[in-house]
Amino acid sequence: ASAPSSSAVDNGDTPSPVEPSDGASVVDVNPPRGTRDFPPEDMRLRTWLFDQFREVSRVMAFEEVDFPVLESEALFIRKAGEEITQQLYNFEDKGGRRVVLRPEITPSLARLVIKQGKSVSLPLKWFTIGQCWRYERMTRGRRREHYQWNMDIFGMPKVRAESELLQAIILLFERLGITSSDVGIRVSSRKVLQAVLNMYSIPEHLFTEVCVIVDKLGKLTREEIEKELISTGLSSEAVQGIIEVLSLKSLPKLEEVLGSDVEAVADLKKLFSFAEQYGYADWICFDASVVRGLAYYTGIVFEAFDREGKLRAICGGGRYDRLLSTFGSEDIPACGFGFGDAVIVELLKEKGLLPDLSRQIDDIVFPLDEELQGPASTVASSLRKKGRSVDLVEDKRLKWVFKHAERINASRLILVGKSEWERGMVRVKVLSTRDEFEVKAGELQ
Ligand SMILES: OCc1cccc(Br)n1
Repeated sequence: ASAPSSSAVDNGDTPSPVEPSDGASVVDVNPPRGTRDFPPEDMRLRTWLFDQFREVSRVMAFEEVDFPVLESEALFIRKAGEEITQQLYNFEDKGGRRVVLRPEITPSLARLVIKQGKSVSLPLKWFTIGQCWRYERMTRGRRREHYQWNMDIFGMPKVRAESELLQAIILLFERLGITSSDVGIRVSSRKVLQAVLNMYSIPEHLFTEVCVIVDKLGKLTREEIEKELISTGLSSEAVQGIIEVLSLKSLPKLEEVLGSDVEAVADLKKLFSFAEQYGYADWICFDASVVRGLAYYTGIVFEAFDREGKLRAICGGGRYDRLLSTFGSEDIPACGFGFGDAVIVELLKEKGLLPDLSRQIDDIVFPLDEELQGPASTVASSLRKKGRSVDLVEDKRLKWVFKHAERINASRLILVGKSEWERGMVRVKVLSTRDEFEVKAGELQ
């Protein structure tokens, strides 16, 4: 299948408006920088991908919810220095309100759970697919919007929630034809880092900041990470201890270092044992360096990666048991993930897994001359009421109509001609077999 057209990827070029004869300049026909149009071919791919997201959400018994893309800025003001809150697409509206184009969906989910209050029975399992925004200096030419599939469970305190979410992600990959040799999911827990900070009696208030710094492992050099950690006031001994534990990729080793009574170890052992029973153990691996970059994670975190290491994280998520109290509400344990629509398409292209989604139409109805345009309307209307997709074509030469039928993969060509119509008939051409026959117009199926 052909890859989506270039419009799906912002080329960042500044177009030079064409000067037409009357001197007025043509509006810039490109979408705003960092955003994408979805012409039909790209839209078919996006619709197909979102249909896979929805089908997995259905089999996992999640309910669909939705929110405004516009949210109060207050929902995203966090002090931990996360990239996502430093790139808010924020502004003041005409009523003087501070608002944003949301950069993520989880805070909206939390807001709705709080708003629903006692009317929701727990645990609740919600999903949504929505556009998210960031305002990033275009120096890096990166996108400013993407669509994210989010699945979240509220009111399930145990690792069953994480293991359910991992199954959803893996079911999605399998539906797309991706295997565990293409993609892996790194799993850890922020409680690992919590345990290390406790070992060095590092104050609680540094936890979130340290997580955001450590999440840059792999993007910054080890020295840069150490420098940022020291700058928070950590001793070099604590910094070395953190880096050492976070480089662990073996759960038994982690148990040796932290002890088996540490919650992080118990949680992870439970999760990996569930994974065997779900049948997806070969997809996941323990990797202590996974902390994810969002301030509010409190427990198990995970991210999917392409094993060839060519792409950025495909999706990621984790447990966030104390997000609601940051909005002044009683806490409800929660866990969720976000799965963007861009990296996954890059992976499908890499793996030659883009589906063939060419356009398909059931019937073309074509009046052979002008006085038959009325009867052609009757024929098209009756077929559409029977659920057939009908392209009503007129004012074209028959040669063009046959070319068009090929282009849109029409199954049949229904010709409305004068002599046939006078006998109450129409002529049907089955384009795959070249069969041709007359049918009573009223009996056309
Ligand atoms: O995943 C970070 C993110 C958030 C909003 C928009 C885009 Br593009 N990327």
